[in-house]
Amino acid sequence: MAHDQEPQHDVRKSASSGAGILSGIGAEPQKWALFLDIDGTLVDIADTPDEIVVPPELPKHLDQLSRLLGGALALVTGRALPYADRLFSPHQFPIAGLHGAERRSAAGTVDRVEPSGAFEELKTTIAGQARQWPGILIEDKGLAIAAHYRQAPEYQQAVEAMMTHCLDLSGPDFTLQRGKMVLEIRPARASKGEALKAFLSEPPFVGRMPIAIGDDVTDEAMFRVANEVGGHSIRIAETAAETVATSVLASAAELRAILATLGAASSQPDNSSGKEAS
Ligand SMILES: O=P(O)(O)OC[C@H]1O[C@H](O[C@H]2O[C@H](CO)[C@@H](O)[C@H](O)[C@H]2O)[C@H](O)[C@@H](O)[C@@H]1O
Repeated sequence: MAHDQEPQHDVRKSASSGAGILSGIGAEPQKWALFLDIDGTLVDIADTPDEIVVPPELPKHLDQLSRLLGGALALVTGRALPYADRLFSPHQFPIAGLHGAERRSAAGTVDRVEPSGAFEELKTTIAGQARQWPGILIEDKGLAIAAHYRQAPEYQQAVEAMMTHCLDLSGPDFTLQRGKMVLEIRPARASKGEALKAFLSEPPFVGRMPIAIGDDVTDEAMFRVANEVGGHSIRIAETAAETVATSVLASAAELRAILATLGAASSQPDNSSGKEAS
């Protein structure tokens, strides 16, 4: 079956709990690689992109977990790399940003698509158009641009028409990415699934089973890849959600609690799993 034909189902009705899968990491940390989305997965959704709150202990817990996994923990996000890095400072993790359009490997090598001058002009057009709709927030992410309508949902259709028109102007190298009350134009050749594949081909991820965790449409691409290679996919879903993910967690808060427990257990001095970590 082709990946894009993998049937979706309502995760709240037919998926198992992701808690059991994650609790298995502690017993065999050398077996797993963890791929984590940020917005709606590690941190709660906020009214605007800059209003998210990173719980103070979260960066430390991610670092502990990364060590337990021998470094096989990556962030896979729609955010730009520098923004995402700031969220978890002082720790830095392997990361794919802009839905896979830029990626920093565990070795620190960064790959990214270079923006064209034409795209810079298009972003100016989008920002100008958006000014006519109070509450529509434009997020310029370099190689991608997002139009958020969370503050003004009444303009959703108008924003969608404008972004669709601008996508036509941007040519075949770009695509429209839907998300939670947001429409983005981003490089077409990127996806979170491709990013996950690239990580899995390199140390320290190579040979490990992926566990991909996300909450949104953009995460479906990495769920498909995780499922295809025999790993696990966990959708964060408080309500019904059509997905290919095989497991579910109810909220970002539930995930954070599990990660905190795993991280704390791995940092205990008498934990043999923790001793394997780098
Ligand atoms: O792939 P992710 O890490 O989940 O990033 C997806 C997008 O997240 C951000 O937008 C979303 O979260 C905002 C803060 O909670 C919220 O206000 C907005 O409505 C959501 O769409 C981010 O701003 C985007 O750039 C990311 O692509």
